Amino acid sequence: MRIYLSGWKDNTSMPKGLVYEGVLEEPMEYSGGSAAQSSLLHCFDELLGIKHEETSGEFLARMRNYMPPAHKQLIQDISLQPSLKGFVQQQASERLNQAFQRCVKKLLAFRSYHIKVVSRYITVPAARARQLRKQSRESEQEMISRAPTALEERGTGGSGIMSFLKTVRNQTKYTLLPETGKKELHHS
Ligand code: HEM
Repeated sequence: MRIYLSGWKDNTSMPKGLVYEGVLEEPMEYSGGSAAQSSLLHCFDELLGIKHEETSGEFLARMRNYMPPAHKQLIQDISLQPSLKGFVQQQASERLNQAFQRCVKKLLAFRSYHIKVVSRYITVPAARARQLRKQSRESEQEMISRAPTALEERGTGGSGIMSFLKTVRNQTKYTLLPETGKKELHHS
């Protein structure tokens, strides 16, 4: 099961990829399953105008090749529309600014919470497993699962999962509008 999660691209244990016998003689390289292949967050990013940093952006863009073609097309179509953020800023409406800010802040909150989940279920167990392997005798080492460490080391375009997720979260933050602190005036 683990191999389907880690995939056979950027995987040090399968550096050349995998030969699909009877299909092609050349080995193929494909990433494992990832929630980054889900189209929803890509749609939000394009709609809100979140610009990803180069390395994490490349990984996320590559993940679009694992989506149904119509989903990938929809994301592309959204990205080609005029900028929503630009429109919001042109209107100079405090209510509209606040609505845009709320959307970005919700996405930011999701990404921050997700980092905590990944830390709890991958980073912390991986560190614990590494520590146990260091302390144990050779015979016991085999018994200690390598699963969390393998998940932690999986390929996200060359960066570790935590730095990848934090970069993606920070780029989301940079999309927030500058806070004006002004309140909209209501005339009765
Ligand atoms: C125990 C639960 C989870 C773990 C351990 C986990 C782990 C990870 C990891 C390691 C990545 C980095 C990319 C990769 O290696 O594929 C990632 C990315 C991602 N995950 Fe999760 N994840 C969990 C739950 C979720 C849930 C519940 C969602 C959505 C509701 C989600 C959505 C995403 C998205 C959208 C990305 C791409 C990065 C981004 O756009 O922010 N994950 N996840």
